[in-house]
Amino acid sequence: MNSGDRPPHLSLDLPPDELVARMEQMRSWLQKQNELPPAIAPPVDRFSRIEQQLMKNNYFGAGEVMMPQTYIGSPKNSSSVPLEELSRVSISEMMLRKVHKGKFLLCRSVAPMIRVVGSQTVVEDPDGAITDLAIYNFPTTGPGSSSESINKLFPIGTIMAVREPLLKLGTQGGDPLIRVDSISDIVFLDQNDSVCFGIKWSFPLNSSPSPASAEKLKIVGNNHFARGEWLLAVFAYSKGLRLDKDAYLLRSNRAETYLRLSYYSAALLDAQAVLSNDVVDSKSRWKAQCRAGKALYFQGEYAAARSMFQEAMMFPEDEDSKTWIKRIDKREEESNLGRYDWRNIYTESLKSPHIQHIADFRGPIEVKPLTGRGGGRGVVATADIGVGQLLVVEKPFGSMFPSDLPSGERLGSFNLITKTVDSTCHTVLISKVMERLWGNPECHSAVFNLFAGPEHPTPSSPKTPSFPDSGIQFPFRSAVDIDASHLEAVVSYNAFSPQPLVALETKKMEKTKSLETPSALYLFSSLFNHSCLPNAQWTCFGNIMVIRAIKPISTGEEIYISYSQGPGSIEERQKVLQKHFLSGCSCSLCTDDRADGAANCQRREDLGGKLYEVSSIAESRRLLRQMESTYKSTRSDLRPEMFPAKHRLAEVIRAELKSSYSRLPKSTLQSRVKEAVAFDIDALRNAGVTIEDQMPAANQLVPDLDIVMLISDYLAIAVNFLNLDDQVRAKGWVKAAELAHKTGLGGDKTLFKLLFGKVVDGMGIREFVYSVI
Ligand SMILES: C[S@@+](CC[C@H](N)C(=O)[O-])C[C@H]1O[C@@H](n2cnc3c(N)ncnc32)[C@H](O)[C@@H]1O
Repeated sequence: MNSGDRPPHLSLDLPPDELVARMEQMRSWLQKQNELPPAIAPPVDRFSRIEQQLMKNNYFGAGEVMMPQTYIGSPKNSSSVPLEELSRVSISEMMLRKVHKGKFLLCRSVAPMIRVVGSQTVVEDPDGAITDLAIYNFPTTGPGSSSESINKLFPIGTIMAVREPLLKLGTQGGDPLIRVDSISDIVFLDQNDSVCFGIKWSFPLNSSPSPASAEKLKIVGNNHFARGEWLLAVFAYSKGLRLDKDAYLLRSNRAETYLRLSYYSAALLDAQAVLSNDVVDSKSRWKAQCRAGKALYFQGEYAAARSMFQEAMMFPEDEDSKTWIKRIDKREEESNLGRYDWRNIYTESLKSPHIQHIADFRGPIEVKPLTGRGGGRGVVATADIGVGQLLVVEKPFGSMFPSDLPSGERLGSFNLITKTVDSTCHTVLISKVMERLWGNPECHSAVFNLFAGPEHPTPSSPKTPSFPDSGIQFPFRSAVDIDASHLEAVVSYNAFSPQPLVALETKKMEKTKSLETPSALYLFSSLFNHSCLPNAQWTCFGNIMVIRAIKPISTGEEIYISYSQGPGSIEERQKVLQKHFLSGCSCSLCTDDRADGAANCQRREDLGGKLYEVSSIAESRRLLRQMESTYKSTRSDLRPEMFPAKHRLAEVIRAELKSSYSRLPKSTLQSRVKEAVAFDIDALRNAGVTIEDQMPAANQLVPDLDIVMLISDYLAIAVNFLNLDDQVRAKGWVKAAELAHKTGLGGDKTLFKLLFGKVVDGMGIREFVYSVI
């Protein structure tokens, strides 16, 4: 590689504009590399390369701290041709920068696996030629996995076929390597597979042989299971089933292990296979009955799950089918009636964001083709919808939270599609989604039916694959072809950052903790289009998406959510819109901002950045006036940037009041308190709250603001009015808080107490608040 061939340098500390420019350069550099003609690969010395890998393994094994970098949206190839239709290619025949279409590489690992972002090893072909092999996105090899566990998955001697391999040099040079991004491109083989018939490996290999009976492999599997090594257990049971496909105990154990991995389709298939076997003993039949029931339950097939548990109850050994049936009753109530125990869901979400026991719900809405929308669809109302009405409750297809990452493990992830730096959670989410698809192949069509930008057309007749061979070949080969590049685009265009609902005091603590943001993919909620002034609002209880109407919506009307959650400043909104390739939003807020002119918007943004640099009332007032002057006088009250500005002025007034409290006469004190509260109220007016007589108008609509912050603001204003002996207005603001809670969170009083109990206590207004609501 000469210096002209070098990729542009990307690092996380570059200024934002420079970073975007470099990412664009990187994208074209990678594109150009892709277009270069194939070249002969430099030779690699077998012995020194293996030696080097062993040394690297010791080095990485010692826990060297590093921040690996990765690129989302770089060109990636994935095969969709069945192995049987491909012919074998040898390493010496392979060319650099070439996808070997119509070919597969038969290889086996000859060195330990090392994890960087993907897992890298050295493989040989039957002729004894070697090359590096890097496998990305393989389940259980991501952050938190140890090199020991990865090497148990890929022990030396693992025989694999790589479908339609691409040989390339890394962006930083080094030895040639085959890079596999889609787990469906790897097929695990053993010497008895037809592909290996007649194959002789040129070099002997010192690898430990696999146990040679199903019974022994069951014991290996059970040992892995006992240690919580689910995938290793699955591989051991599967090897046993290869030797004896009727070994139903292995299949039954594998069903349980698949449940632990959330591979529900695979679990169901195994449990059903056990049930259809006539020689199965009663206890195993009961277990299979329960396992099938659990798989169906987690797939949301509640009626079928109920029948499974009802049958399981007939067995003498039955323990907890009754509990499962009760759960099913609850889930059916949730999904049919939209009746949820929000307090309980909130409490569960505080223990772990990954909520297990909850059903999906859809209100009176449907997906319809809509012109002028990227992806061509949107969500519309099928009936008139009232304010606060529940529209969607949805479990994610995949989700990653900062708490799922081992401490200190972070990736520098450059997304070349959105030109943003992605959070580690967002990057790892891609592997999570791939894994979920691997174990639940029938979800392929739903995932790939999501909008993936102009480079990946939305399939018009998506296929619905499943395990074709009673799951005997899985997990050695995937039941579904997963296009890694398409999946990266799906996740980039559709993932949400689900900040879980928490009380104000926790929110304040978390703000100071981590910059890492969660990421999740929702298959239905992804179909909502954006508006900066939406008629629906999304909130997350842990990883559960909840969408409610915040305005009345008529039948046939499109329902929008705000991708940026809250109007925010024009710059904040534009950042989000750019990420979604929305060139110009047509909402009235964006139209008004455009009419103000770019220079005024920029000045407003700059002034807004100085809010916390000033600390005197006079300076704060000046800043406010300057910001006001950037809006056309004809604009409505909706001026989102004035919301933090006026709040800040109120804060400054209060701070000054505190310091001169003892010196001021009562009347001056009162007028200052009144002045501060007037600014707080005006701030809310500018955020979209309709104010009448210094109170939210009766039946006011709740603006699309962080609901916990909004309600806390209302309560704080109520305290101020109490201090001013104005019970009527204080009551008005508590009532408004109650209404906001009903609109945004459903109105459960016990949930209100959990979320705002400490705020209310801290303000000393407990009795007053609970006497009003
Ligand atoms: C998460 S998808 C929303 C669903 C999408 N319309 C579909 O058919 O799958 C996000 C994409 O929808 C399009 N989109 C969202 N809001 C839009 C709007 N207000 N106007 C036009 N296109 C919009 C953009 O192309 C955006 O990248």
